[in-house]
Amino acid sequence: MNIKIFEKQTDLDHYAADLIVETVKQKDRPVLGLATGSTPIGIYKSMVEKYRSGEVSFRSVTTYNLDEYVGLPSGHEQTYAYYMQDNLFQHIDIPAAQTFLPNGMASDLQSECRRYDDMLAKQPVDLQLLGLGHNGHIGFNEPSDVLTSGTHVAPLKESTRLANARFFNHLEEVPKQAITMGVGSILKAKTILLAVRGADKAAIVREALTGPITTECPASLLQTHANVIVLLDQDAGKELIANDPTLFMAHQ
Ligand SMILES: N[C@@H]1[C@@H](O)[C@H](O)[C@@H](COP(=O)(O)O)O[C@@H]1O
Repeated sequence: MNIKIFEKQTDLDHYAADLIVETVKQKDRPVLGLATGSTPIGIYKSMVEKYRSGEVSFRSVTTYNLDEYVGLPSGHEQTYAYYMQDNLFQHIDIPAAQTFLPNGMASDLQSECRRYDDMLAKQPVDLQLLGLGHNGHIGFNEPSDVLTSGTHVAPLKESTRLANARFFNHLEEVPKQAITMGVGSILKAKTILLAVRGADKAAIVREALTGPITTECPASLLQTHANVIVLLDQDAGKELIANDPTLFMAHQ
């Protein structure tokens, strides 16, 4: 696992965007796995800046998002489809037909999950961007006795609904389910880029990266992947730095 800890958030954003742009430039038909939440916003902003400066085109890129809430109507501001338009897709030259998210309004959610897995099997992800939930979830794979490998409908933990309630008017509006790529699907990506910020994630970062590999901390399964790059700000990395000060790499 390649862990980098950044002094400034913007340095983390630029570093992540550089890695993504490098992947886009290297491949003929690059496939990116994308994430939502507050953490990737700066990374998407930096990707947009690189596109505007002429450094990169996203015309040949296909994207698959990790997850989507179940039951939020199309156009709802808290759907991940809306988030992706708002933060990335509408600002770059990626064709709409090459951007995929699970459809949380599908009448048959099980067949929607199968459809998504079939598409992912045909277009394996080159680089998967990931955030980390406070309880160690990735995508919406919540801690549990068992984890599901493929795309599935996942009940959301109350703690996750509470964490995400900040984006809604009331907690009751936060969906109770989501469609998410499974941990198995996530681990199939050739490269995984895990980005985490904030002191409130320092303990779970340490647990996920250096603790036991357990379904009770889904992100700990990333330890089994051969090509994971972890980008942390100083706060999220502080418990790791305490053990190994050489991890700190300031980009001035
Ligand atoms: N499903 C998403 C995750 O993919 C994301 O990683 C997590 C952390 O989000 P944030 O970056 O806002 O802390 O939130 C949500 O639950």
